[in-house]
Amino acid sequence: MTCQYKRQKSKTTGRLITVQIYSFFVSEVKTSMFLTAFLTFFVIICSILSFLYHRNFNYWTRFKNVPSVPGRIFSGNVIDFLTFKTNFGFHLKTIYDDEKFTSAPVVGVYGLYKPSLLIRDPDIIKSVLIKDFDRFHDRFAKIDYHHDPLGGQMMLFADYPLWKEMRTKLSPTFTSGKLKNMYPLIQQVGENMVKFLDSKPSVFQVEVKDLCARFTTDVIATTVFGFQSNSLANPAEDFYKQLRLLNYFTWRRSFDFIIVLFASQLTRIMGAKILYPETEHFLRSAITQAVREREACIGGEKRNDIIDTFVKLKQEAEQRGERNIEQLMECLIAQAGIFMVGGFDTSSTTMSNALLELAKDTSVQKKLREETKEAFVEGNGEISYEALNKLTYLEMVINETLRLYPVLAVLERQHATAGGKEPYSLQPYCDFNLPDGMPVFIPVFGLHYDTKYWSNPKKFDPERFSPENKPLINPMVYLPFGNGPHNCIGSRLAMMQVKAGLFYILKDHLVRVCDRTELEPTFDPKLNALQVKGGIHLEIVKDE
Ligand code: HEM
Repeated sequence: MTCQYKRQKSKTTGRLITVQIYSFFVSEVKTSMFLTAFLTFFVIICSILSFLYHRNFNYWTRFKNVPSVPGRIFSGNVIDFLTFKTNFGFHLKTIYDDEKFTSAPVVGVYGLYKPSLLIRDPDIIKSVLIKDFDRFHDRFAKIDYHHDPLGGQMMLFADYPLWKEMRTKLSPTFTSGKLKNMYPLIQQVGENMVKFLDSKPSVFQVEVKDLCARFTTDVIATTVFGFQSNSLANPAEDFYKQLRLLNYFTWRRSFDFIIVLFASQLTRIMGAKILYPETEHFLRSAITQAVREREACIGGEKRNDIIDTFVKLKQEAEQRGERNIEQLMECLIAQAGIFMVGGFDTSSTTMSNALLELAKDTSVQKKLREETKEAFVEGNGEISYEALNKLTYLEMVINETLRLYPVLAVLERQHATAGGKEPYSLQPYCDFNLPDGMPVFIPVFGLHYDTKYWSNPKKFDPERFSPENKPLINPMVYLPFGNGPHNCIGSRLAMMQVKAGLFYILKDHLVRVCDRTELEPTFDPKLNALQVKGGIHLEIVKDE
């Protein structure tokens, strides 16, 4: 019995050992398979990274004639921008200012993953923006049209030839004749500003960026959307809320903008969009309704705004028998969108930056207010379009504000080797041929502060733009509205609304710094446009 038990026990133990050896063997095999798979994966990833690094992030080391900033894998040179430590314009200024590059015409940099060229030399800037436009007719930033039809068709992002078609159709809207007709609409908003200021105590503190944003909101409503809003009196207005939303950056929207700016090929896969769905809905319904109402007006009411132009373009297309009117309307709505994005924040930022500098420099403010008062007296309490344009000192103040605070601090284009042409050579400035698709950056912020072109560049000095001094400025080192065929289509409208806004504020009031004023402002790193962080707080004082 004991023997049988012992035999059985030893049999069971034997089986157990066999099972254990087997499991050990299987688990060893599994582990080694896992290890092999892991190692293979690791080697593949390393090879891809090494390939990418050598192809993209090591690109500039192959061109000894082009001084460059070393690139980091995956972030290129833009890690501080990606982590919201700095604004992109400020970041490129730091590279522009670097002592290593002071005599370099161009500097090799890296976008997110793409080798790109930063241009320092004004002659090369002129070639890119104007002389060789046929090689640089697109921007690098773009958005997939199929995924985002509104964003993709906006003039700022659309590629040739759609851009050209829209630019040609809409340029006549911004001639000085058309702006003169539009001016009474802006005057009305100016009168609202006067009423608003008159309703306040004789001394009050205000965040002037918000005040100016309300003014430009009402200007955009009346000139672009064809209706009157009064967000000065009522900041809860829906239109004002819509425009404020444009400047509201969630993580997702910031991410989308990074993709649009640096990796436009990925906009579709990543689902990047320019506008929030809510804004798109608003744009489509507001413009469609405004066009419909204007068309329905007997005799065709004319307001001399941009809706008039849209109606004219639509009717012309219908007369030509064009079938795709809906497509045209979608394209026009996209342009209304870029006028809204481009016209609102840029102008209000410029206005408020000017007020900050005027509050800091009382002698400049005094001189400007004398000019405005004189014009007002001469116009018997009115300021005509012609009189506004004759205010030379006001224009000098705005020009100098735009030098110190260029709202769009970087211009960019993409090189295209159109139709099998020769590679684009940078000779005689530099021995380098631009490959197809290379992005080029023009560091406007850096150029505006370069001591080579501006004496004491940090000083606010409107005299730089006096009628005697202005012709001496090289237009390629002063680029607040860009230059060449892609320049800002709304620059004249922008100047008109900034001039009118400042005029109506300063007519009976002066601005003063107060305990909340940041005298040396810093810029918000989360925004693409150059904007003072934390707002601009000033005191407004009644002084007729
Ligand atoms: C102070 C106000 C403004 C500033 C500083 C400003 C600045 C600029 C700059 C720097 C560009 C790029 C130019 C280039 O790449 O060469 C631009 C483009 C553009 N801006 Fe403005 N802008 C202002 C106001 C406006 C207004 C009021 C509108 C329209 C109502 C507008 C509409 C546009 C459009 C549509 C483009 C794209 C033009 C194209 O690619 O053909 N901007 N702006």
